[in-house]
Amino acid sequence: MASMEEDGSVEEKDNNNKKRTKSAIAVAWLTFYNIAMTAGWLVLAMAMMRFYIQKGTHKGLYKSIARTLKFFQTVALVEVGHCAIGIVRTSVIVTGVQVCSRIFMVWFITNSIKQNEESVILFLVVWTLTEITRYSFYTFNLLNHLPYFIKWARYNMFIIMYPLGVAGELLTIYAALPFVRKTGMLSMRLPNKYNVSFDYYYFLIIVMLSYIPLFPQLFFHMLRQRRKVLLGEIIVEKDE
Ligand SMILES: CCCCCCCCCCCCC[C@@H](O)CC(=O)SCCNC(=O)CCNC(=O)[C@H](O)C(C)(C)COP(=O)(O)OP(=O)(O)OC[C@H]1O[C@@H](n2cnc3c(N)ncnc32)[C@H](O)[C@@H]1OP(=O)(O)O
Repeated sequence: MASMEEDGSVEEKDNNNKKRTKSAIAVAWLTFYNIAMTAGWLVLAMAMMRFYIQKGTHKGLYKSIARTLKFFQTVALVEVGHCAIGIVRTSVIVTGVQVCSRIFMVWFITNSIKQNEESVILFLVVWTLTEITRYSFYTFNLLNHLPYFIKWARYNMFIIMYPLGVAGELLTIYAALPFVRKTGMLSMRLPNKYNVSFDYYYFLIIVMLSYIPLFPQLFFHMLRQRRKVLLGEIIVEKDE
């Protein structure tokens, strides 16, 4: 998009004007969206800290913040739309996998376990720290006032946070397996009037296995972003 505007032929003037107007709206929307999401995850962080300080235990913590978490994590589906309409330069697939796996965790997995598992707290804390950093990075970046420590945190924290988050998620799905098998929840056994069979237990095992090919793609995507943003000068030298 930027390079087309730089080329700026006379014939494309009208189109470029339209693009500028559209991108001003896009920037306004993204700024609003990122501020709202930063605030949302900060609220979650404060609610978690308050709970822990008051009760002195993580038991009951997830239940106390579940609705807020579901709300903000589900709203993140909008980000797939951002990529699809091209207002952010990110892959729809990469964003889709990231967002959908989280939505799956909060809507389907955490209902199938005792939410007092330590692994739930692990992914919860990791997601919260990551999202506060990520959304504040986007916000300050859009406002052209990005403090270096936020940029640094955005492109370094994931090296630790991604594996920790994935560990928390996988351990939580694993913890859900016995309950899912015992109750047969969300499963359909034959015979039934639809003549369809679905075993949620095996579906969860497939989901766990799907982390093996999918997670490295997200992780390496972030490593590439890190090289581009933190070591940007190397990429410029290559292009030249
Ligand atoms: C139905 C069942 C499905 C089950 C599937 C199971 C398989 C799942 C395997 C995957 C496991 C994932 C586990 C995960 O949940 C664990 C964790 O998250 S743990 C915590 C650590 N996590 C992270 O650090 C998250 C890292 N990921 C991300 O940041 C993003 O989600 C990702 C899409 C992966 C990468 O982001 P992006 O490509 O956007 O990179 P950048 O941030 O560098 O941005 C690129 C450019 O886009 C602009 N941008 C993007 N979003 C915005 C926005 N909201 N506002 C403004 N601008 C935005 C950004 O500025 C960059 O622009 P430019 O290049 O111009 O500078």
